[in-house]
Amino acid sequence: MPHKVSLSRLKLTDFRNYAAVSLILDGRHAVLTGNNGAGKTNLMEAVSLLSPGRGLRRAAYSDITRVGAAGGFSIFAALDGMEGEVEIGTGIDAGEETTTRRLRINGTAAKTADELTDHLRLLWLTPAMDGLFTGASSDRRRFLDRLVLSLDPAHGRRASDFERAMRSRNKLLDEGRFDPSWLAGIEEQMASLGIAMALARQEMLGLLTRLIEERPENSPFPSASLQLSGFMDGQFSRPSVDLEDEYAAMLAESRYRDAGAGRTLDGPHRADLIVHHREKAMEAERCSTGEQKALLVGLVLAHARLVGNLTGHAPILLLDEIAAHLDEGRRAALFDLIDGLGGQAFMTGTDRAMFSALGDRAQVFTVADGRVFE
Ligand SMILES: Nc1ncnc2c1ncn2[C@@H]1O[C@H](COP(=O)(O)OP(=O)(O)OP(=O)(O)O)[C@@H](O)[C@H]1O
Repeated sequence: MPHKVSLSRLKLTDFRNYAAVSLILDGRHAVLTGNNGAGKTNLMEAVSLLSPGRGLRRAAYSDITRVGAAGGFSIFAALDGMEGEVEIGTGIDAGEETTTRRLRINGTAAKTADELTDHLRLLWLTPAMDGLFTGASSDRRRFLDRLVLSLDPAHGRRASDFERAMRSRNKLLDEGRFDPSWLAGIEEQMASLGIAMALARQEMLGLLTRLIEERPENSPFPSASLQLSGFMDGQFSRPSVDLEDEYAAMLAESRYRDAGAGRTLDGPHRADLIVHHREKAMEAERCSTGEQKALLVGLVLAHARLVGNLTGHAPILLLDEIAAHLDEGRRAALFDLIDGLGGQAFMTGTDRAMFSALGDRAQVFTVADGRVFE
């Protein structure tokens, strides 16, 4: 069983609808109940900002600051971590229109947000992800990249460097500057970054697939089969240098076509994650709404198990409205699965009774109008 990392304190100032709120957590799962608009998801969002990136809503930091606040927002959290207690502080200052936030870990300014992954891994599932299988491929790519990032923090840097190189290529082509050596230099960089990205995604799908295939037969959730499509399909068992050469050649050959299209038409930025419902052998997008939700829950829980197995530390899970629309039996089975992962989970719902099957495995909070009480 992986080690547990749990949040022991959470303090928010001028965060969304909270002027000031403080929670003491006892290490069990945390259930947040309350009416619509009470501030349950806002609390989850605050916790999600203890991982690199912009949190579970991908919000602009200026939108997070409480309307009417004089300063910026701040989040303080204490963790019972991998090596004792860790204190994390993050936020922005008054009136800042910024894309970066302050981050202090144990009182010291962090150089990059990636340092957070040394202390905890966070995974989430929110109702906004319900349309994942039927929506835009960019959402599935982002979902997949988050899966990769949670195990390989360098993936984010590779993706942003690739984007930057691709933008320079697009600009040169757009301006009609077909300087072959300049373009070849950029394309070489795109090839090495792009193939590394594709291989990291492929490796993650391989690991997840293996884990899903080993799952116990009595899981109440369907299992997913996962494939990448849209970029160098079926090629990834070849040596990476060959793939890089091939992608660089592909880019060199398609300069005039891409100049006409106004963008680069081949690359890892066009890949898609294709999911099938394994037992029904059906594409996820053609499954019913309930089946799609169950597939997604199964996938996120499998990923959580993988992160725990590979890092030795169970991730903290943020599961927004996870129990809604499930009957009592499936809800109880879901709670057992979550609990069996060995980590701390935050769960929200409007009705406290929905969580009764958790019994004393959870600390239950009521959220109302920007206040939280047990
Ligand atoms: N920057 C902000 N300043 C003040 N209030 C905000 C800010 N951003 C969002 N809110 C408010 O926070 C409230 C709580 O939102 P939240 O999404 O957490 O609700 P919830 O409890 O998850 O509700 P539901 O059950 O409907 O999902 C909303 O009424 C929203 O308008």
